[in-house]
Amino acid sequence: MAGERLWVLMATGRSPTNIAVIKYWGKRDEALILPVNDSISVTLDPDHLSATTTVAASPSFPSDRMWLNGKEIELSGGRFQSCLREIRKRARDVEDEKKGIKIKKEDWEKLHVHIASYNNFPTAAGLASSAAGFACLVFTLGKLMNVNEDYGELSSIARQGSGSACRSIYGGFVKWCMGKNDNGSDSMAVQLVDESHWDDLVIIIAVVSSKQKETSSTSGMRDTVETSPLLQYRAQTVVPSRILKMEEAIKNRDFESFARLTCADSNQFHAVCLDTSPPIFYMNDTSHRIISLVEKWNHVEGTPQVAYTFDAGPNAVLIARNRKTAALLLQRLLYCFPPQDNDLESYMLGDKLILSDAGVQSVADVEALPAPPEMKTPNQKFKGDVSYFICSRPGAGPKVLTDESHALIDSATGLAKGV
Ligand SMILES: Nc1ncnc2c1ncn2[C@@H]1O[C@H](COP(=O)(O)OP(=O)(O)OP(=O)(O)O)[C@@H](O)[C@H]1O
Ligand SMILES: C[C@@](O)(CCOP(=O)(O)OP(=O)(O)O)CC(=O)O
Repeated sequence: MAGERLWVLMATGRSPTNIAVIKYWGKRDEALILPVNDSISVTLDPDHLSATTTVAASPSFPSDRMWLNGKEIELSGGRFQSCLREIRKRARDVEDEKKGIKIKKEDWEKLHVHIASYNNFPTAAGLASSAAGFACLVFTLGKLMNVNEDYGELSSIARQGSGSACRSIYGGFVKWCMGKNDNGSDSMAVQLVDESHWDDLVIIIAVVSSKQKETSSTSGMRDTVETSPLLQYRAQTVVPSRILKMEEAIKNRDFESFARLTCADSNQFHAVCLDTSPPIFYMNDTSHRIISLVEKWNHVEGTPQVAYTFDAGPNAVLIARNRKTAALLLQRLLYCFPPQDNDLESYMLGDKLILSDAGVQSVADVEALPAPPEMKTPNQKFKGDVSYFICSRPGAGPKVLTDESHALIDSATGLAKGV
């Protein structure tokens, strides 16, 4: 290790979140986080939904510590410990000549780390913060410790933080292969296509509630595995054939098949939640209204324009076939769910340009929107039922942020900035 001077070595990374279009729900091994079926997701543009994590190592740190969104959290949990252990095992020599730092492979076992992470979207609200967070942690620790493993191996480590995190190691469309081995060595993610393959797609998320949910995915799926007879059928019969069809649909950019499979799989996942004892209700009336809005529109168009999918919460993730369709979708959403405050700016996050594509620049424009032609009861408006929208698109995988201004840890103190 370096001489007397106490140095702090840091790395900062950013990882996207992902939304499953064929859902992971149910584990066959709780500790290793091995799933009962394969799943497929789309990675979202990190500019809109991502975790940024700085990891720092220093001989002056007496213990491992972590801050999440500016608050110190416990690192003693098994999931954090698994990720730290697996990355430390693979650490290699590091030399930073400019800073005069030399760390030998075997030194990493003795060095403690400080971790600071920030999510640019709500944490634990069903928007897969754990996916972005654990992928980012593993990716960034890997950079700090000069880990040489390929992305498949990193995904397998991120999986031990949170199952869905293994898919956030890649951009574009990603498949998590459940694997067969008891030790989990073949349960990892592979990239199906990168983010440029199907870049017409526009993703609009309706944040119905950004409050923390009642049943976490982890405990919800545990209850489902223990009590739902439907889960067996889903995992063994339905998902395997859907995975093949979904891979084909993605490869061929076949939106019609993609949308039908995505909606069907979301609905079956929520059916399995209802089949759990006691039943789990992740969607609420607003979620159901959004499904109905999309189903009616798709029906009158004769072919799907938009796919919907809901994770373990009431927020809707709507995938439109292209920008023109996304603009029409947004008009419908704003008609039904006008903003509570007279502030359109904070009602549409992410790619705000979609508002001008929809011809909506002000709250007055929202009020002037005509009722969608397919709507039977046109005066049904639900002001305030959607907290805000995020407009995004398929995005790239994790990356290192080299500009030191992005660091969340102060290199002088070794502590999270601003706490
Ligand atoms: N940036 C992050 N870095 C490390 N861990 C994180 C980060 N963000 C979230 N987590 C971990 O994930 C937990 C939240 O996961 P949880 O599954 O409850 O919610 P979610 O991932 O937002 O929703 P869901 O997975 O159901 O879509 C946090 O309590 C924390 O342990
Ligand atoms: C509904 C889902 O979002 C469930 C995600 O569950 P998590 O990955 O959060 O669960 P753990 O592995 O216990 O951490 C579907 C999906 O992302 O595939």
